[in-house]
Amino acid sequence: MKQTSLTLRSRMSSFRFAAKGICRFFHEEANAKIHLAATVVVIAGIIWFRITGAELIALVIVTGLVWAAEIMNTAVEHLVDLVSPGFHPKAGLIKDLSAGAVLVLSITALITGLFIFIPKIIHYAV
Ligand SMILES: Nc1ncnc2c1ncn2[C@@H]1O[C@H](COP(=O)(O)OP(=O)(O)OP(=O)(O)O)[C@@H](O)[C@H]1O
Repeated sequence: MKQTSLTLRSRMSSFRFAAKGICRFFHEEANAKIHLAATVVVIAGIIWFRITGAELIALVIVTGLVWAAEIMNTAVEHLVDLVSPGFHPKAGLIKDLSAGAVLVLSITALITGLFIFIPKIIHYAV
């Protein structure tokens, strides 16, 4: 059985590998730019409307979940391409299910954002 190493050096290596994965994600995924733009808008809204407390926590959680889901979806796409380079209906289904999970979380994040920001925008505008 593989021994797990808990040295500081090995933990730092794990963080480096994870950071490398995130860098690859930014380089090759067009969706990363869309998520980045959406995140910048959310951060601007948080600062502008001075959002704190439970609303801030909700926005941080849904934003993080969308990022994590999109990175995991990219991993699934790579895994499918590795094990099934040719056309296979199951390969397509797995990719579509994975993309569906991202869509569900993105819609959840959008609805959360609308619930938080719309009343503040209306209050600010009138
Ligand atoms: N090996 C395959 N066999 C069958 N269908 C596939 C296969 N690879 C992809 N597909 C189908 O083509 C669609 C697009 O696949 P692709 O790998 O380009 O994903 P994508 O959603 O366009 O990726 P991205 O999020 O990077 O734009 C998939 O959702 C799936 O329905």
